[in-house]
Amino acid sequence: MTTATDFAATRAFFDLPEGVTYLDGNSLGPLPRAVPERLAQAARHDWGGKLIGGWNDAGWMEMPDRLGDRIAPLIGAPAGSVTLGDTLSVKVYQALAAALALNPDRRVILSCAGNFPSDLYIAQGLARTLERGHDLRTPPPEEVEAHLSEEVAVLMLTEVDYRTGRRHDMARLSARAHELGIVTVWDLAHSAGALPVDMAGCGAAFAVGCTYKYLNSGPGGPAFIHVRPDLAQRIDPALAGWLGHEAPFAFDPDYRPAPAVMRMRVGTPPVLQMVALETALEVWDMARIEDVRARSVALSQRFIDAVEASCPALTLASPRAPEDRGSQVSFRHPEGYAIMQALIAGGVVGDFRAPDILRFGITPLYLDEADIDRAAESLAHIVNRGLWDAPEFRARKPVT
Ligand SMILES: Cc1ncc(COP(=O)(O)O)c(C=O)c1O
Ligand SMILES: Nc1c(O)cccc1C(=O)C[C@H](N)C(=O)O
Repeated sequence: MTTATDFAATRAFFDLPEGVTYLDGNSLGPLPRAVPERLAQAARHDWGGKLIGGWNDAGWMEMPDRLGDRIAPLIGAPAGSVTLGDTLSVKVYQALAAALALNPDRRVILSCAGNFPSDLYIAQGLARTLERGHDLRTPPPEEVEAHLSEEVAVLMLTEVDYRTGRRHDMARLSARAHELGIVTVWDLAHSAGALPVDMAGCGAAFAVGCTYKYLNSGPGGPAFIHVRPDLAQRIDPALAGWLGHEAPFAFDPDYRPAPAVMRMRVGTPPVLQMVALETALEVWDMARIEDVRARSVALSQRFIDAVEASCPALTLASPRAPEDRGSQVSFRHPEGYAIMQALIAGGVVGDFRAPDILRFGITPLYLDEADIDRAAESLAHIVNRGLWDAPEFRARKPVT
């Protein structure tokens, strides 16, 4: 581990297409250079050569917990408290189901209106299937604290809002929730690898997150789940799969949970995706999350200043104070979709979230001042000259 991060070295770790300025790492991180070769090696040598023996001889079975231990320091969690697998939506389900079971006499799930749809749908679905009268409350983000009460069973929030980049005060909300006997679940999809997180310090019961954004595992990379160590043995998993069993290869017809967080494993780990993730996590051998955060704040400020100075038609949608933001900057414009398509056509890649949000992920591992300046200049050029107003930029694509 270096003491100060060499951002030229971290940038060289990634293989970004020539001529592209990539500000969408908050949705899908770019390809680490070593991944194709490592995937080819894992496929040819381990899968092709060892066949079924790979489970024993290539360490496939231990991957979820081994990689959990690599992610744990990035979220301030102790070793042995994080495992991986499945999608984030599934991990949200597991965490919320377990959290509700820890508070069986209360009926309110408190989240917020800005939470990601999957998290809210999972809560709605669980409330329906449990049939115990759970009520999901989704106040505006600023009003969450006022809704904490002894009625609330679980506080389930995404630390950083996927649209605006607004950041909840995780330490404060967790502390207040715990005083009231509320179990806490944090979705760190837009935090892990983007900013320091202190799971141990805030004492939250559960955290979940994805690895394909700021942890660069590639499309469909596995999600992670953290359970506070003193709670883990009390969890009776809602998705009790064979690989969360104490002795999977005993093929016992009755479920007995594996120790600690390993019980949150469900089924077969996605080995090749985990090879990509393991390779991508090597960037953290040369990067400190505190340095990444400091540079993200500086680059974000540079971007906000440049866009506000040159592009008055855009309105900042993200909080102005750096401590209230994650690692993305969002602006509003009623024609945001077409503007973003025009920007992408010119080689600056961000994304759009309905109804009017242009999102820009600020990812210092592979972005520098020149990228930020180019993005701001290109945006001003397109908006100020109305270059977005063309049929090819207005036409909607299926995934945006
Ligand atoms: C905050 C948040 N939660 C949940 C999800 C759902 O993740 P997945 O599609 O991997 O299940 C996403 C992204 O898609 C997200 O941004
Ligand atoms: N997971 C995604 C996908 O499979 C396709 C397109 C986008 C995504 C995303 O991750 C969306 C993302 N969570 C967001 O913040 O909007």
